[in-house]
Amino acid sequence: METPQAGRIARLLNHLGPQTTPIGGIERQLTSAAAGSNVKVTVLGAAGGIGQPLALLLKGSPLISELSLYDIVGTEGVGADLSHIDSSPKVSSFTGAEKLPEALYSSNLVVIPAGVPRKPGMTRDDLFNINAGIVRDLCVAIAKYCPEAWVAIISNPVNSTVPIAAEVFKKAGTYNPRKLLGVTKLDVLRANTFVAEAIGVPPERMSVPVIGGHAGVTILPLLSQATPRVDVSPEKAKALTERIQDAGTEVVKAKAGKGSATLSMAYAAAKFAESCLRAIGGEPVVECAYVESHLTELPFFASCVCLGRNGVEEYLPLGRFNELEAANFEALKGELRGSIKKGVEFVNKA
Ligand SMILES: NC(=O)c1ccc[n+]([C@@H]2O[C@H](COP(=O)([O-])OP(=O)(O)OC[C@H]3O[C@@H](n4cnc5c(N)ncnc54)[C@H](O)[C@@H]3O)[C@@H](O)[C@H]2O)c1
Ligand SMILES: O=C(O)C[C@H](O)C(=O)O
Repeated sequence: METPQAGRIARLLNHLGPQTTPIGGIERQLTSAAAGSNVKVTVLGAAGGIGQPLALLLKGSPLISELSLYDIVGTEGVGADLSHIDSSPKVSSFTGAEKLPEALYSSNLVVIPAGVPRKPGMTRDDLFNINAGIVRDLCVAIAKYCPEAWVAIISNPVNSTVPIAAEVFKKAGTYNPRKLLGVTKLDVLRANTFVAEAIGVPPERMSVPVIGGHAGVTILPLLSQATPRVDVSPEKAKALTERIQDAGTEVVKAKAGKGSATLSMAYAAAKFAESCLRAIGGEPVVECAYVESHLTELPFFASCVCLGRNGVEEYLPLGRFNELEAANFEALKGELRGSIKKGVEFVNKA
């Protein structure tokens, strides 16, 4: 028999993945507690491959009153272009470090796709040397100019950049673990897409939880907990899991030196931002995200969480793993622990 708690979790999980309101097209029909209120969203790295289409999607959101765009180069052109679109968010553009305080001031949500992307042959960790410093410096400014903001980190390696942000905020005395979120939504979209194709259902109906982290084997899709039910052979489940884990590399290879996923990432980030804004408006929303967590022995872990007005309000249980998932869970721990440690040490080095 279904317990009340299990029933509640099942209902919450039904909101995961494509079931959240699509961005674009029908956004004008949205009603939400946050709609029309004073909500400032800031994108750091707004002139980049992800930043531009993300800003475009956010410009269509009725949940935003001010869309603040920041980059170290080229932000004004992006902002001028977007500002001609007949939707409510007011666009402001800021270029260069001296404009960062103004860009951030009184933001409710800061989304960070700033940093370099992979080229073929690289791992996400190969980006650490450049992106760690970028994320650290941006978070120092966030702690100063919008300490209450929710912060959603896209910049890779996410497994390390989120712990970096946490350490910066701890040092500044502004850390709120409930409002610091690593964006792993693209892994969920990929899992939904690939699994739906394999079992022959529309991707819009598919909902696959993805836990762990955001790099290779640390990405752990839970096919056994998907809805609708995924009834495939263990070999097929293994192949699907590996495709989801390697999906970022699939795009990096296809782009052949011209970067990594940008359009699908922008779509994922816009949907994730919308969930954050709905939650800020008082509507509970379930998302998978990489957060500080006590669900496992790892201090940061991606899992399904329920977002509410105060950030992460509930960590949904990981549920029962099948044999493949249990083995993959054990296999991810070493790499994820190492990536977290690397991020923490980077901020605390003398
Ligand atoms: N979390 C995910 O699922 C996911 C998915 C795709 C890409 N990514 C990561 O997102 C990041 C960005 O990817 P992209 O394709 O948009 O790269 P990009 O090079 O096209 O854009 C990055 C932007 O960041 C800007 N930038 C650099 N330093 C900055 C700073 N100090 N302050 C503000 N802006 C700064 C650049 O000027 C550029 O406009 C990469 O690290 C990539 O690996 C993550
Ligand atoms: O693969 C990358 O380097 C970018 C991103 O993390 C992705 O998953 O697409």
